[in-house]
Amino acid sequence: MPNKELSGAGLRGQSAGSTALCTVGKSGTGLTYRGYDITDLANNAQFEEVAHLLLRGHLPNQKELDDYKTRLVSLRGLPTELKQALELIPASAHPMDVMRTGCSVLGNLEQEQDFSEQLNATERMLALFPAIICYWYRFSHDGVRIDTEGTSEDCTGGYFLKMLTGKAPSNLHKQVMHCSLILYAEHEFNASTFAARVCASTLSDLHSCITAAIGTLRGPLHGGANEAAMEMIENWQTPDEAEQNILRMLENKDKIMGFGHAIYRESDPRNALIKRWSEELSEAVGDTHLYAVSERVEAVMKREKGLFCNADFFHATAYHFMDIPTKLFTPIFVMSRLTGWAAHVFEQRENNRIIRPSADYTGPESRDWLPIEQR
Ligand SMILES: CC(=O)SCCNC(=O)CCNC(=O)[C@H](O)C(C)(C)COP(=O)(O)OP(=O)(O)OC[C@H]1O[C@@H](n2cnc3c(N)ncnc32)[C@H](O)[C@@H]1OP(=O)(O)O
Ligand SMILES: O=C([O-])CC(=O)C(=O)O
Repeated sequence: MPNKELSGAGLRGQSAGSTALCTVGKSGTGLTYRGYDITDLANNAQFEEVAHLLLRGHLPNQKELDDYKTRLVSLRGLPTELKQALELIPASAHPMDVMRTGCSVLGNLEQEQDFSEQLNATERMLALFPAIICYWYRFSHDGVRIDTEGTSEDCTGGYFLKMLTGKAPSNLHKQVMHCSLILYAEHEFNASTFAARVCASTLSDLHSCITAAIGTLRGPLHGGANEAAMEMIENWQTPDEAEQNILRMLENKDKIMGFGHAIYRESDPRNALIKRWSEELSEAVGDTHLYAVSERVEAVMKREKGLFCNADFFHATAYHFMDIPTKLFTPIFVMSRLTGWAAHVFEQRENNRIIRPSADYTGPESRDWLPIEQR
């Protein structure tokens, strides 16, 4: 099925540039990163292999992967001034604002002086983003100053879980994190990536591009939907209760978070991949109702509106079953999507023209100037 054809609102259906990084919905439901199918990547790769693919252009061999992980581990030291800045942010702050500020402060301390530094600057962020959110979270919520270099977990997902809980993550949890981070890594000209590219097109610095992207991902119509989905389903104790509430919400014309997509028409290929892990985690934790509630919501949305789960819906329960606080869901998305954002910034810089569309004017015709005392 072809992509949605909609009128111009939201630039839908219009090409806003070209990319060699990713195809979304090219064959209706497909998703590829540099030609590799998302299902192959999510079922077989580690997240760091995909980061290498997106940022360095090819899947690494074993030695390259080992070296890459060693390099990222070596970059996990938080600058003292950044720790001080994070300690000033209250526990009541939104964690996405913490990510945005953390990225921005880093850009002040370690400025990208020249575009030749873009890969190094990105890999520093890749290593530091889990540290930024966990340092702030543990300090503001538990009063603990964590040592972000004190863990031997050599993968991004395991590293995040270890810093968050202080406990070594299980193999199951590490596998889920690899899959999740791979699914979230890249998605063509989505809103946050487009924001990063617009910023890059002015020849701004990398940290500004990523900060713009973080702010754009934060909203519930984009990355914030995984948190919003969790906040919705956790209210319901049974599938029947979920069904009644969804029907009521649809009648009120409410948006159901975690459903629908701007490009895909039939399904989001990432859903089946994360849903499988959500089910396995549900069994592992002895969940009595949340997975069943989610499945019922999925069925009702299909039946009533023909709408399908996007990448965010079953991420909510998958993260919840791993004891990740709901408000940290979208920052995990940031740790991953950084790779896609940065790869797009590199691509924009390679063949740049400032992004500046036109607008259809709908305001008043020209009016006569009135001196202030006559208004
Ligand atoms: C990782 C990601 O960012 S994935 C997206 C995460 N966001 C969400 O899950 C938020 C909920 N979903 C939505 O708001 C939308 O589906 C978006 C923002 C993802 C896409 O928006 P659009 O491209 O404008 O949606 P689309 O054109 O397909 O909408 C068609 C119709 O379905 C309705 N619809 C779409 N999604 C939903 C939903 N989740 N709940 C209820 N109705 C919906 C729209 O209101 C619209 O109805 P209308 O024609 O009566 O106005
Ligand atoms: O492509 C989009 O519009 C939103 C999305 O699914 C993503 O960014 O992963």
